Amino acid sequence: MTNESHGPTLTLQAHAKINLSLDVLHKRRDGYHHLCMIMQEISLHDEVHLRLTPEPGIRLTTNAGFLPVDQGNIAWKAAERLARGAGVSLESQGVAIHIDKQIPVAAGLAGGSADAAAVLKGLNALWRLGLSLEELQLISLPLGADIPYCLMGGTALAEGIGERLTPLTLAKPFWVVLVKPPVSVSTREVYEALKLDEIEERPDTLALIEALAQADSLTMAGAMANVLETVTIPQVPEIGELKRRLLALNATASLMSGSGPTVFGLFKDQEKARSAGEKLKRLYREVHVVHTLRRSQ
Ligand SMILES: C[C@@](CO)(OP(=O)(O)O)[C@H](O)COP(=O)(O)OP(=O)(O)OC[C@H]1O[C@@H](n2ccc(N)nc2=O)[C@H](O)[C@@H]1O
Ligand SMILES: Nc1ncnc2c1ncn2[C@@H]1O[C@H](COP(=O)(O)OP(=O)(O)O)[C@@H](O)[C@H]1O
Repeated sequence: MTNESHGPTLTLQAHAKINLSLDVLHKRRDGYHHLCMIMQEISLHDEVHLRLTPEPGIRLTTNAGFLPVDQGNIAWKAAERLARGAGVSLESQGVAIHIDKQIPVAAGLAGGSADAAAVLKGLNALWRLGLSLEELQLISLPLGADIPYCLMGGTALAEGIGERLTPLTLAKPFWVVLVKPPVSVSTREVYEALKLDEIEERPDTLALIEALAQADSLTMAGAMANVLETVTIPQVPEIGELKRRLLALNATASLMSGSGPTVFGLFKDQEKARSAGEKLKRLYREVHVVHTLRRSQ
């Protein structure tokens, strides 16, 4: 899209993710953890507006007043890293980024990573760089372990620290009720507090992959688990209560997403999801009724 008076513009949807499973296999020497997890793109999204400007540098604005609008914003870092990696000078031209934030922040939904992925995709197009998905994923990894997945989307198995990705089949979509309790958790602190030798319940990743492909929701529900709950539930018992509440409201399965604190319930039926969402809205401020998405490219 081109707007003569303001320079070329592009608007992208930056979708959140949930983790249908999350297993931590071991801690690496660099402090990062080797993972095996199933990621699922959902319809909840931020809008990322990009505009090339004659003024030099990166300018970032957002409707979320508490987010950084400088190098502290992961979307800002993504633009700078791509420019440096691709040899685009930000001294003779610039880019304006506006983030319309809808995804709860620091919630285990990868909102920041989704914004960064949208900036990389959008500037790859606006700057006509012609970089492949794999090249963008390589550039993105040092900025955040979830960004390579966010660039890809859909349903995927993520291994390594999140960068080894295999697309998976989700035979039937789900309605997803998200509830973010009003607490903050730091991803780094959750990983640091994890005691690998004390984990009793792990996901059955292979059974889950098969169940997702066969739309076998009974096997699916039994195979799902997130080992990071062993850290967060003792700290925030509300997370465990919310899981039980969602199951009592007819969810097929319920889990904490990522490092939390957001809890989601999967529903086959839209009406049941809506009704559960309405009941939970009486108790929680941040409730979203959304659905799973297939990979778009
Ligand atoms: C837990 C997960 C699950 O999808 O998501 P979120 O809850 O953040 O959405 C991810 O592993 C989070 O990915 P992301 O949030 O991109 O992580 P980064 O910014 O790269 O790292 C934040 C911190 O988490 C820890 N970290 C992250 C990834 C990993 N495989 N091992 C780790 O130990 C490191 O201490 C790091 O300093
Ligand atoms: N564009 C952005 N959107 C959200 N958070 C951001 C962004 N840029 C930087 N951050 C910072 O990154 C941290 C993690 O944010 P987020 O990606 O929403 O959480 P999570 O890693 O739990 O999915 C927050 O503390 C926030 O201040």
